[in-house]
Amino acid sequence: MSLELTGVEVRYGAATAVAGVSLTVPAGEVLALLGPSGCGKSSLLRAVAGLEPLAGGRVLWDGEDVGAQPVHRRGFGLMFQDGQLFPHRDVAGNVGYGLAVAGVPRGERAARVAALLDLVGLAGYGDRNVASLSGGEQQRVALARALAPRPRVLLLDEPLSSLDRSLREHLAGELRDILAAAGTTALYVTHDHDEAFTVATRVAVMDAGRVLQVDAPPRLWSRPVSERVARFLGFGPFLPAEVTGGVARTVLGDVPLGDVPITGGARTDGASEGARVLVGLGPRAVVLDDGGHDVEVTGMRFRRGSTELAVVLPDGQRATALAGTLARAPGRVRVRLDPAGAVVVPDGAARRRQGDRVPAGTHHRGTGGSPR
Ligand SMILES: Nc1ncnc2c1ncn2[C@@H]1O[C@H](COP(=O)(O)OP(=O)(O)OP(=O)(O)O)[C@@H](O)[C@H]1O
Repeated sequence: MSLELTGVEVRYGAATAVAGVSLTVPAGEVLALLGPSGCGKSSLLRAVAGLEPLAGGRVLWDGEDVGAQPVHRRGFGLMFQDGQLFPHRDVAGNVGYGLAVAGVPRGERAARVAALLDLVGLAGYGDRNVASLSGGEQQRVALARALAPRPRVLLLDEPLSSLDRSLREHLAGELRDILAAAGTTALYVTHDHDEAFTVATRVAVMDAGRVLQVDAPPRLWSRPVSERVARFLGFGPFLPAEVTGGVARTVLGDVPLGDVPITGGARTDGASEGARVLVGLGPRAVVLDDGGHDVEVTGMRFRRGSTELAVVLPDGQRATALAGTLARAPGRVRVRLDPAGAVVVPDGAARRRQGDRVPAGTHHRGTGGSPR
């Protein structure tokens, strides 16, 4: 069983919000739709729910086309940023609402509500007034309510974004555990990488109505398929590099090229011998090293227990170097590249100059569910 989207399009008048998305979410998987504001992720989710009409493509569950079915017939659960709880019902009344509507007998309903409250960490909260709950507790009630009718697929749209950062981080881990314990198949919209990486089995990166890459979090982080995906994940600046002898050679040091998938005879990162590629610097890619390159320091800040120095690289680009703890900023430091913190991506501009063709499938590597 799986949720399958093929060529899904959503339009608002003449504007295209979703431009042909194909994805497969196997039963029990949580797929995050991650992308910047306005990239179309909510529109895609709403189209799957049946809240927006499909301008093209199909939505299938277990091979059955549900595109013509109204929202309530699809058997999909919904959870939004603001849980939209019923203020005049208590916690149990909220969680059991869908079950009552479906005619589930009172005793069975009470048992299911109790089990769900236990699952979301709110055992004993059944007769509490929802207005007396904290924001995080309210979202847990909303989650329990969405899970109560055992939806075939749970669709979550930024369910944690109204909460403050530490609560969001905490609840993201809980949400992952709860969804796994319930065996829920889910589509999870967020613009926050950390949240997507915490909650999801796989992450689909969207931009301008399209999916750019679908992969499991560690793979996405270590092998973004393009500069655009890498930039969105927070890599940068990008150093031009030439591939020689199995390494990408930059002004700051070498990055060994690991194994990557081969498509049409070419490496998907474009790093064939002699090719020009880009090395994207992650937040931990530039480190102090007495044997490294001498660079100018232009600023300093403390962050999460360590010092970050703003430095000017030999090619003039600005980057951040990790420096343990320092009392005050030195004028110059020596730095090197830590390859573990960097990624290699194709240099699109160099390829266009050379008239190369990007090998088919390069942008859509991933296990199953890769879009076209
Ligand atoms: N009801 C609507 N009518 C017209 N345009 C819309 C409507 N809803 C969304 N759009 C437009 O469609 C595009 C995609 O919007 P969507 O809300 O799907 O993006 P998003 O990635 O979820 O963004 P955000 O994270 O800001 O919610 C945007 O350009 C948006 O302005």
